[in-house]
Amino acid sequence: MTAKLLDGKRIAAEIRDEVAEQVRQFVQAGGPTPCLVAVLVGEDPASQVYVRNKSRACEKSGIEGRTMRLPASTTQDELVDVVRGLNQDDSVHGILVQLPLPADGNGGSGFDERSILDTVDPRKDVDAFSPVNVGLLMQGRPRFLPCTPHGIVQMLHREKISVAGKHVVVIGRSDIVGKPMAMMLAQRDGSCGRDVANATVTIAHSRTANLAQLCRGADVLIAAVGVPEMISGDMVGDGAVVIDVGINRVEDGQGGYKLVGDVNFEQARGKASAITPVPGGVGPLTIAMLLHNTLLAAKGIHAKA
Ligand SMILES: NC(=O)C1=CN([C@@H]2O[C@H](COP(=O)(O)OP(=O)(O)OC[C@H]3O[C@@H](n4cnc5c(N)ncnc54)[C@H](OP(=O)(O)O)[C@@H]3O)[C@@H](O)[C@H]2O)C=CC1
Ligand SMILES: Nc1nc(=O)c2c([nH]1)NC[C@@H]1CN(c3ccc(C(=O)N[C@@H](CCC(=O)O)C(=O)O)cc3)C=[N+]21
Repeated sequence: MTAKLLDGKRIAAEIRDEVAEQVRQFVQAGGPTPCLVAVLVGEDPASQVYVRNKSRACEKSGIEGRTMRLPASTTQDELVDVVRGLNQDDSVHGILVQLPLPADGNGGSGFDERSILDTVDPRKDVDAFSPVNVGLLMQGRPRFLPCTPHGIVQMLHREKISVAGKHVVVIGRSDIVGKPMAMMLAQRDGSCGRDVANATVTIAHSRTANLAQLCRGADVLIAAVGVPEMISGDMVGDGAVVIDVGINRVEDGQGGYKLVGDVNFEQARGKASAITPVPGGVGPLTIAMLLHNTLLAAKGIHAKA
């Protein structure tokens, strides 16, 4: 079998167009232009790419995208003050603190990431990383959905791939991807109804025994590991749906770099029924859902003002 290619780039463009139309209507009805501020500390090359893609996508959707660049020498207290300032700025609707924060930041001792993320006003928390938004998601009444898992849910929905009653294996248990992904697909009623919910979910991680065997039994395999091409063809069951969240920069053998996922694409596509490429899969969807959340934030704040 050769797998169907799940075109994240195309679906993301579709979602961006929908958001753009909703932004237009919101502004026409007297709402403020939605504004997203990305806080970028230090010079991490991958973070630069991400933030650049984000600001380009904002522009296309009629959202104001600002990037606040701070040096790695910024201190913890300074960064907390920056976030507090954005919380209080009425022209800002969404705040995103780009991760990872530089390990040598805060005068060399590193940042306390958690306390910075905890400072973000939950109403402006378009990443859905704050404890309030994580809690609301756990309880099945989310305000913001985390962008990467939500992008995957949108992709499954729009490709008419039901996970109800199926065995989903999520590899990775990070707060950004793995944990919320597992939770969303296991909900009784998801953001796209009962079809992209009601899965039987297994969460795998670095201490999981017999990972290959577990993966082979998955109807839907979602890899969010950060290890280049670690999911080989023999870890994919016949006809499985494979979602590759990994974004890994590896040497291309010609002195440059290329992006690869956590899945060995060439091997897996021979076994799967559908598969996401890297690049052009989950990444663009993450950004589309960030725009969606920024509009939601602007609507929420505007309605309460
Ligand atoms: N496409 C997109 O939009 C996005 C892509 N990403 C990408 O997704 C990947 C994962 O990101 P993130 O969740 O933040 O990563 P983290 O490093 O926070 O989490 C990785 C998870 O994978 C597990 N893991 C690591 N090695 C293995 C292994 N050999 N076998 C099984 N499990 C393993 C870890 O286990 P343990 O908990 O035991 O350490 C951990 O739970 C990265 O490549 C990242 O760049 C991330 C965000 C968005
Ligand atoms: N506060 C915060 N929120 C995040 O959502 C967040 C973060 N920090 N830190 C890093 C991860 C990673 N992430 C990506 C999103 C899009 C692409 C993306 O657009 N990828 C393109 C390729 C980009 C390229 O060409 O390099 C693609 O896959 O086609 C990649 C990675 C968001 N993250």
